[in-house]
Amino acid sequence: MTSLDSLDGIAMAKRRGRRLEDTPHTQAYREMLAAVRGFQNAVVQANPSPEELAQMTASLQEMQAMLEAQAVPEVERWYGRGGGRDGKLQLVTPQLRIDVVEEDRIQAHTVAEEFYIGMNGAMHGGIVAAIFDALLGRMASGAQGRVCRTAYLTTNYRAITPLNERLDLVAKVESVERRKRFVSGQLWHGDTLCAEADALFVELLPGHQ
Ligand SMILES: CCCCCCCC(=O)SCCNC(=O)CCNC(=O)[C@H](O)C(C)(C)COP(=O)(O)OP(=O)(O)OC[C@H]1O[C@@H](n2cnc3c(N)ncnc32)[C@H](O)[C@@H]1OP(=O)(O)O
Repeated sequence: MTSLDSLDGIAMAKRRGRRLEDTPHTQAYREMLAAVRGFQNAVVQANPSPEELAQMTASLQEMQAMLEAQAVPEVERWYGRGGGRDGKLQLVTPQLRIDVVEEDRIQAHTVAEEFYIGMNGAMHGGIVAAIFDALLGRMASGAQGRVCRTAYLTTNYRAITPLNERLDLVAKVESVERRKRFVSGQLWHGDTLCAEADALFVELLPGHQ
């Protein structure tokens, strides 16, 4: 099965949403993902020499082949699992650390590394939106782990979001109508409101992808 094949969305989310058990093997996987994050940060900051580039490209191709030889169907993957206070095992956004979880409010923080740069020291706007999607989606799921998809997400950029600094996030449930959860979020750097978002998440029905 590839990521193009799919199961019932609720079944998939219930299986993939489980926290990844802690074993020496999964710990080694976490360490590899942390190394990939470090690598991504180094990649965007360096202009290597032609010799270094050739050497690194060969090493990367070798590592890619090792990973491809171990590929598994989406439902069995460790990538994307988690959802505990340390957030999911993923590379799409900076790691979100969840500080407070209440029924209708979540508080979290993050530090975005150099990889997430847009320009001139500011975080890429798409990453700001992706952070809101992850956080507000978690808010919509609630403690029961409802399986929801984003119907819309509107982000307003109020001030640049800095890299390499602590950013504080808050998400709230504004209202609930049948399967619809309207949620909002804010991203702060100290006393500066950098961005805010509002979104609609719709709970999936059995049979939905
Ligand atoms: C495996 C599952 C993992 C889940 C978590 C992963 C998070 C994600 O991947 S999200 C990815 C980005 N989002 C997507 O790809 C979603 C694509 N869209 C869809 O799948 C569907 O349109 C979906 C699920 C949002 C809604 O479809 P469906 O369940 O058929 O609901 P539908 O009957 O159309 O609408 C339900 C209600 O929501 C409202 N609604 C739906 N979309 C919107 C919208 N964009 N704006 C406003 N209202 C909307 C409808 O008007 C309706 O309201 P009411 O109850 O008042 O009549």
